Parts: sequence; C-alpha cells; structure tokens
Amino acid sequence: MDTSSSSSTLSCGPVARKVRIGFRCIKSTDRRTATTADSKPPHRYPYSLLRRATDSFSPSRRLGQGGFGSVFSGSLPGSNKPIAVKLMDSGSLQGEREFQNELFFAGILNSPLTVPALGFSFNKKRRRMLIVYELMPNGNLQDALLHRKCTELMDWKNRFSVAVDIARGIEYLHSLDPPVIHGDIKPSNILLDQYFSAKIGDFGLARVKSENQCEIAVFEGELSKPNGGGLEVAKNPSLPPPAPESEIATVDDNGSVLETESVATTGFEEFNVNGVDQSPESHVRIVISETSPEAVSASPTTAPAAATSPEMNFDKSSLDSGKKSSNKGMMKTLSGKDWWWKQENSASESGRVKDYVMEWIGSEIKKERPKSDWLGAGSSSKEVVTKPEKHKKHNRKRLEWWVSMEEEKDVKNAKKEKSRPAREWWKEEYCEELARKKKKKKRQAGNSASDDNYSATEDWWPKDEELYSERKKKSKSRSRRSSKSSVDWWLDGLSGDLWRVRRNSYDSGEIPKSGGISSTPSMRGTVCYIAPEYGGGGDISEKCDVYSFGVLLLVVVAGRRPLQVTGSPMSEFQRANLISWARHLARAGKLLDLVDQSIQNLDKEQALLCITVALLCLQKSPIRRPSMKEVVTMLTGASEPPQLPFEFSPSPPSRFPFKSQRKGQ
Ligand SMILES: Nc1ncnc2c1ncn2[C@@H]1O[C@H](COP(=O)(O)OP(=O)(O)OP(=O)(O)O)[C@@H](O)[C@H]1O
Repeated sequence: MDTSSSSSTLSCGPVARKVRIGFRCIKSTDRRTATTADSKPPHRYPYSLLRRATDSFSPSRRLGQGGFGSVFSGSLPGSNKPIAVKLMDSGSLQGEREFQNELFFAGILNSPLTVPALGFSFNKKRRRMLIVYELMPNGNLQDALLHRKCTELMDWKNRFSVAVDIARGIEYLHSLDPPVIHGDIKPSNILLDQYFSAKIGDFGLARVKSENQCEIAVFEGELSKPNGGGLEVAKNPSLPPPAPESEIATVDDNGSVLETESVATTGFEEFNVNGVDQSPESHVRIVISETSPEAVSASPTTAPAAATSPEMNFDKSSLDSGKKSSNKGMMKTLSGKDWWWKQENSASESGRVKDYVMEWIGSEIKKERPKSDWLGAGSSSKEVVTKPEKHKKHNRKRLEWWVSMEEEKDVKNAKKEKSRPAREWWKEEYCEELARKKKKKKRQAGNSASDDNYSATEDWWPKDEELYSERKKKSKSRSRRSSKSSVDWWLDGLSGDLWRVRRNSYDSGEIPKSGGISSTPSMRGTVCYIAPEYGGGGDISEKCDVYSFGVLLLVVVAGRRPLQVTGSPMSEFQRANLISWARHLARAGKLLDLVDQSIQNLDKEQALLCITVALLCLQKSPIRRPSMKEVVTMLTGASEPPQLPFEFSPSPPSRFPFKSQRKGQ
C-alpha cells in the first residue's frame, strides 16, 4: 500500500505531542487492494470477556452515547491495546438493524481512514449486542473541537489535516464498488487517534449503493467533454424511458458474469427542478448500475427498490470504459471481502456472524416474512432466468436471513416519504429571494418597518407554509410551542418530527436533547448535516455525503456548530445558521469572517479554499456538487476549485441581505 505520512512535533499544548500534519498519500486503488488482502472476519469475543474488560460496563468507562446505546472503554487481558465497546441497548429494533449494518461494514472496511473494528459479541439471554473497536484516544471531533477545544485542533495545520483526512475517508468509501455511502457524516462520527488523525466511524446508517440507484454524474468544463470533445447531448427527456433494457456484463477473470449494467442518458432538464439553473456546459448522465446481490442484502432498506429492474435506454457510447474496468475491479473487491457469507465454510471457531444473527432474528424472520419476498425467492415477476440471473437468485436466497422484521415497515415508510412534498422550508438558498419579495410586499403595503435590522432578521428566517399547517394540525405540540419565540419554533421544526431523521442535539446545536438519544426510526442522517434532497425522501447517493461533508468542513473552519443561537443581540442571531451565514459572507466577499478566531497559524489561502469547497459541496442540486474525489484534489492543491456559482459571487454591499434593499437601489 502506498501510504506515507509525515509527522511533526506540535509546540502548542501543555505537553508536546507528536501530531501528524502531513497527508497520507493513498490511492483509491491501493486502498481497495489493501482492503481485500488484509480483510479478516471480525472475531467473536465471549460476552463475559468484554464485561470484564469494561468493569461490567461501568459508567466511569462510558465514552459516549450513540443512537442505539453506549460506548465503553476497556482493555482485554493480555493485550495492551485499549478498546472501545459499543453496547446496543436491548429492545430497540432500529438499533438492532443499525447494529447489523455496522457490523457488516466493520467486516468489509479496512482502511486507515476508518475506525478499525476488532470484533463483536452477543449475549442472547440479555439481548445484548456488542461491537469492539480500537479505542480512539482523542474521542470524537465534535467533542475535541467544540467542547474540549483541544489545543492541537487550534493549530490551523492540524485542523486542515483533519478536514483532508475526512475527505479522503469519504472518497475511499465512494471508491469501493459498489460505493459505500456513509449516510451520517458529522463531527461526532469522526474519531481522532492519538495523533489527531481523523477516522470515519459509525456505519450504522451506511449503505452500499443500491442496484437501481441513479448515479448522477455531471461534468463541467473540461471534465464534461469526454476525450476533450463536445458535450454529450441528452437523448431521453424522461426518466426512466420506456425502452428495452440493454446491459453490459462485467466479467471476472474466469469469464463469469459478476454484474450487468444498464445505462441511460438523460437531459439535464430532468434535474432542472426547483428552479435550479444548469450552466450550459453542464450535462447529466445517469448510469443505472446493478450491484451484487451481496450489496443488495447489505442494504436492507434499499433492497426492495432494487428488486424491480428498471427498463432503461442504453447508450453504449455514453459509458466510459474507465468506469467499466473500475467496476470490475471493485466488484472483485467486494467478492473478496465476502467473509460474511462464507463463514459457514470457514474452519473458524466462534466467529460465525451469520450463525449469531440467525440465532438472534432467524425465528422471527420466518414468522414475519412476507410470502412474496423481494429477495427473489418468492418473486412472481416474469423473468427470463439466465445463468447469471440464476446465480444471483441463489445468492439472494442465501441472504434471506438478513431481512429483519422491520423491512416491510421500511418499504411503506419509504413510499410515504417519497410521496410527501419536498420541504420548501429547507431551501435556504432561496431564503434571500423570499426575503426580498416579502420586503417588497411590506413596503408596498406601507408597512415598511422602521427598524431595518428587525425586518431583515424576521425575513431571514423563512416561515414555511407547510410547517405552519403541520403545526396547526398538532394542537398539542402547538400549545407547548406557543410560549416559545418564532425561532424556537423553527428550531423545533429542524429537530422535530417533520423529518424522521436521526436527531442529535449534540451535533447540530441548540436543539433540545431527548435524553441523549439521537436515533429516531426510518430516515437517515442527522439534522443540519443531511442533504436536502434526502430529507425530502429522495434517493441516497454519494452526493448526500458530499453535502454533509460541506457542513462539516464549515464547522471545522468556523469552530462552531451549524446551528447556534446564542440568545444575544440580533447581529448574533443572523449568524445562527452557519450555512446561510457562509453564503451571505461569500456574497459580501468576506469569507474569512467565518474563520474561527481561536485558530493559530492560520493559512488564509487554505481557509478560503476550505470555505469555497464547502460552499460547492453545499449546493442544493446534487449534480452540481463535486465528487469526493474532486474535493480531495481541490483540498490537496492538485486541482483548482472552480469559480463559485454566480449567486455566491461578491456583490455590492447593497445586496447584502441584512441591509435595506432600498438603500442599495
Ligand atoms: N472507537 C472509539 N474510540 C473512542 N471513542 C469512541 C469510539 N467509538 C465511539 N466512541 C465514542 O462514543 C460516542 C458514541 O458513539 P456512537 O457511534 O455510538 O454514536 P454517535 O455517533 O455519537 O451518535 P449517533 O448514533 O447519533 O450517530 C462517540 O461520539 C465517541 O465519542
């Protein structure tokens, strides 16, 4: 593996510590190879051993609380390697599913950029599930940066290094085939080792990109022109176009078909929804790629959708060969990491993950499984069963045990979510527009507020009709909220039941805690970090992680939460929403105002670069966001970031949203 890192001794802080400040140079391909080669099934530890190792899960050893339980520090007898034991509380089906998910990914991921998992344990009697990780001595980034304010992280070089580590980590996940989407990128899921190197953790909500998911690729400028030629012109204005399916098969070295790929092209107007402009240079290509059955099974909630094979137009010319070959390699990677399914054949003693999950949920699955299951066994759909299809079916059958009782509910929930209208109120980028219109109306009505500051602020926080009506419906909660200010109400909207996402006050800011528990059923992601399209019930894609990374990058640079209401004067109030604030500063040409004042040895250029990259990642339209690969090249200086979109270009002070429009006209 091509891994190199440089270290230097940090002069700040009470004790000089060795902190890595260089960048590891790990190519994606190297990582994949390394992952395959080093991969070992997680070890199954006796429950009693882990209980002893953590002093019976002593509160004094508690490192933190997550969505499905607590994490404890400990040490195994005869080993000087400290461990972190994640203990799932009993009785939570959601937690159970996340646990299985996390364990699955713990087994297939093996990179210096992710938190290393050592094994797992299970106690049937107590209904306890445990995952054992290497202990990350510097805890999570949220805590280190915002609570403990570690001196190490007050040095710009280290902070920037953390940002690059995270970007590389996500890039690594996306570079796998099929790509792994983390789905919950946020500072508390980033853990710091003894050198303050950042590693991605908590794969409870991670997903392998599903079979039918659209991979949206946008190429801009040079990138948009394959072979330096002209733009590909969209042929199919609608998605999915009714046409016979065409496929490309990816074969392994022995000539066996590993996967097939159906491809379609479409016009960018397809994505030109919600008034998002597409630059003339942009175009969109949609690749509908099939993943392996293993991948489908790893993604319980997305799998049902994957069962229905879409009929897509196929445009061979639009397939780039690089993609095909990389797919081939990556498919092999996943197959090579097939320990999960192959454990039956292994001579391994107690490390039978499958057995243990069978033990845990097997009988319940039999009881609860629907007759026509989406994994293929009871499929009634008309299909010509080709050899590879047969092979797939066989695999699918083998994986049936993966289905948990919650699946059916999830499918229903997902359908409901999709039929719901997009949350208008999330469209922060249009807040300004709204604010302008409202102001104009007010003025026309002769109600121009005497206090400019007040009216600006009021407009700045969007009032959403939908939220308003939902609020009306919920009379109980309304009466509780009535005593709060409008901002409290808005914050409640963010954290509350309108989005069924993981909630974590710890991450987003001032949202009230609910006993420290951050998980809620169904949808994924954490408020403030979740991409708007996903919150609206859209498909999860790599671009969701890109968005979350954008928020995280701003948090790293600004040293504050994405939502922070201090209760101080109106001027503070305007900065409460970090994303909006960053956008406003971009327009005002004052991006550096966002930078954490406590940072030492600031490299202004790098800081500007980070904010610029963050704003690119935070574009509402997923297709306009850069890929993580592009993010890494920009952050490491291997490529120049493109110009910020027009709406972020500095404009005369009159356009600054918090000042009177009239003055500027
Ligand atoms: N390997 C580890 N080493 C050190 N601390 C850890 C480790 N794993 C987890 N922790 C600590 O335990 C906390 C809880 O972790 P967990 O992944 O369960 O939940 P979370 O990410 O904080 O919350 P959520 O479930 O909402 O995503 C983390 O924030 C971190 O502080």
